[in-house]
Amino acid sequence: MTETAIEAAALTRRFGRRRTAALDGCAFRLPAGSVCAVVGPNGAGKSTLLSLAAGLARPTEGTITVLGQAPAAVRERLAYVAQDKPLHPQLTVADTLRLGRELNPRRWDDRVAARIVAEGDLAPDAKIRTLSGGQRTRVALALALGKRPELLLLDEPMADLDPLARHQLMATLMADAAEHGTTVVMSSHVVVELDGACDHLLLLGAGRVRLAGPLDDVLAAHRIVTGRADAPLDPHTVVESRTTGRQITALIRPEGALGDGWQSTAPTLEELVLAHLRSPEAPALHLDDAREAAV
Ligand SMILES: Nc1ncnc2c1ncn2[C@@H]1O[C@H](COP(=O)(O)OP(=O)(O)OP(=O)(O)O)[C@@H](O)[C@H]1O
Repeated sequence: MTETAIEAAALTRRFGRRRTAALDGCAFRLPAGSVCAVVGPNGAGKSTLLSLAAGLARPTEGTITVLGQAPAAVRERLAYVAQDKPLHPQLTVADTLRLGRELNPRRWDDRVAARIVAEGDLAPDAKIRTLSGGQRTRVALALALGKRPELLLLDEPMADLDPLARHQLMATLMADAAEHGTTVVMSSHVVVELDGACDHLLLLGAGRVRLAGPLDDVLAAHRIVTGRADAPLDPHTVVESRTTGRQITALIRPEGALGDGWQSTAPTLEELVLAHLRSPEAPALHLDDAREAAV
């Protein structure tokens, strides 16, 4: 297995006649075996990044390497579940899994695919077109995990699942990934569902990397501080601040010790992400060895 699951340098993807950049000079490195959350506002470039990693689109500029090679060369070793989860509507659930087995004869794991379908009480003879959105998601995930990929790319996989199914499928997914050392890259808008599941964070905004690195390191680089509104926050980097009366509360990246009079707590993942979403101009932070390439 390769040490680095995904490496991007100056990765840019443009669309349309105006050549608008959906991704613009992105650099990051994701170690193999990580479970990476890809977060960011609508239009940030998350789906574009996942489709480039899956080898379904090519960079306009820059490079992306997956499992040490060009994405198209390692398609067999990765699985990608797109946001709209395309499946053959006329096939049954059982036919779909059979097709998965036939298309991946050397890698297919019937046990995990059958388990994911069974946990959703899906009738094997039900046609895909008769399934609900959440049930289709389950079949798409069964196909993806059945392929026994080294890299699993999931674009908002849990969006149409009910909370119980979400919880249960996440648990199955994470246990399976841990057992097999699978690298998982998962985009989501529901940050709480990523908390506790992910150990790496990639936050995109307007096509650029805003935060990248091991989740613990990224969290540890930030503090929520509260103090008097007139107290200076220099030389710390202020990501977001809010003043209420005489008090200020800020998410900062401390540069050295905090002065007297500040109360400070560690942010949760949700607090960290929300502060960055509210402050799109906050400076980027790379803690994933991809710094030079990002400049
Ligand atoms: N095929 C395409 N043609 C033209 N523009 C595109 C295409 N795909 C994406 N874009 C544009 O690229 C930008 C990033 O889109 P992308 O789907 O990657 O964002 P996202 O972060 O996944 O958004 P969301 O959270 O809404 O799913 C958007 O401005 C979008 O309009």
